[in-house]
Amino acid sequence: MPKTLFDKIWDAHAVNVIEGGPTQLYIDRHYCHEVTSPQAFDGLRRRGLRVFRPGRTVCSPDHNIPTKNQDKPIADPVSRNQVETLNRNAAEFGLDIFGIGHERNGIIHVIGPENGLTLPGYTIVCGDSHTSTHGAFGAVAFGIGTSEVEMVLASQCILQPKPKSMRITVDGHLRPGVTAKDVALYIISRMTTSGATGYFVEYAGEVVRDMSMEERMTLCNLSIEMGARGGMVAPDETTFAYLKGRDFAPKDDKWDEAVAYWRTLPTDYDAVFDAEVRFDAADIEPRVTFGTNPGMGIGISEVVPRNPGENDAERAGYTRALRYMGFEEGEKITGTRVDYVFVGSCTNGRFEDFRLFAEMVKGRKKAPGVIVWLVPGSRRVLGQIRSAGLDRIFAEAGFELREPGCSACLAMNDDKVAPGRLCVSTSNRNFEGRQGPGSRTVLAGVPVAAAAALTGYITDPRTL
Ligand SMILES: CC(C)[C@H](C(=O)O)[C@@H](O)C(=O)O
Ligand code: SF4
Repeated sequence: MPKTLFDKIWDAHAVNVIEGGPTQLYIDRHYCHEVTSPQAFDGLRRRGLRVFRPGRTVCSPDHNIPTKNQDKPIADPVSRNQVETLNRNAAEFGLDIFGIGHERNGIIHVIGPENGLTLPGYTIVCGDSHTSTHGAFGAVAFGIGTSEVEMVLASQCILQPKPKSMRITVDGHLRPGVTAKDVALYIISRMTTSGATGYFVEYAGEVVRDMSMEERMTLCNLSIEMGARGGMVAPDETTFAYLKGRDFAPKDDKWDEAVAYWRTLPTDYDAVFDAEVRFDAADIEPRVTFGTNPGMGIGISEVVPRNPGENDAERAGYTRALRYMGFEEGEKITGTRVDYVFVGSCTNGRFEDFRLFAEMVKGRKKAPGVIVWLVPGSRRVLGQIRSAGLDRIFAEAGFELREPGCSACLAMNDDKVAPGRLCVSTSNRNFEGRQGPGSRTVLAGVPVAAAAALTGYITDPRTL
């Protein structure tokens, strides 16, 4: 029977299938950060259990770490406690940890791929919704809750109901100035934030095939924001070229064997999906969000839509979102004053994102009055930025380059947007208060962020 990429991986990892119930799924790689793991380790201690396969878990603190002075003790007591607890748990249970300041430290979804820990055909979980990022490699990767983190640590398996399958195909070629982030934001606004609920999505089509691994990661990262369990892209030559020689990727004969297996993974041509959706690249322009969920987005040349609510509750929700953001129906979004720009996160915090930002700001100056945080997704990305000399371009233009972490993506550290202020952010969530109490977030790709940083307004980057 013809199979999808998802089914091939899922079936190869099914240890037990409970009739009419969940599957017991073997997990190849478990990533662990400081926010969702403490109770899981407490649970193991309470039950007197060890970690079943310690070599399969990798830990990295990312959410709570400061992005300045990482060589000094963390000043905030709550954050310090979270990070130290992860250190202690990793030591007690014999797990690899890339602690703060470690050359491999960074946002867990950035460091997994760059170290070759994320591989095609893998099942990958983490107590974090954006685990979907790793699907870019042709892996079944999804976020889990803390009780499941405990399950994985104890047994290297979890119980999961099998999701339905959806293929989203994007045909054609992207127009100049349009990025993978714009594709993702476009898809979410068309699908809505619940349009893929219950599904595992495979992204396909020319646009996706043409994307670099970094772009595929950006695309898969946002899958969760339309309700999908995860998103994935079939492995191909782009995937193999990215992985070859990465520290933890297979080497020599093992590499050849692995590639031979990975080549068998793509969806069979006559496999059937539960749902098929198609989009055309020609319809996509640089995107921005205007509301308080990632689905409330428009093309940058469009106006804030009229209230589309179909009942009182929906209409009230829409009105509330616009009021929170300070936008009016029918209003143009360009020309809105910007207070902060944040470039970073597991969505757009990789070297290629900073290279693109640097290309756009080179030889120009930051707009006065805008606070701009450039936060690499990992220490390795920071190193790449420095060795490419981008740090000098940033400094000359007046931008501040920070140390790695989740940072203002959700402001669990000190990087908080002040109440009422507007931030153009390359991250993935624009919920009320996400970047600090009362903060207002406009999600966008790197070019829109660069244009805002240079002009101080929401500006179409194609007009710069
Ligand atoms: C803290 C963590 C559980 C959370 C997630 O699951 O996504 C965070 O990473 C986020 O982006 O909101
Ligand atoms: S960068 Fe943001 S979205 Fe990604 S894991 Fe950290 S907090 Fe979550």
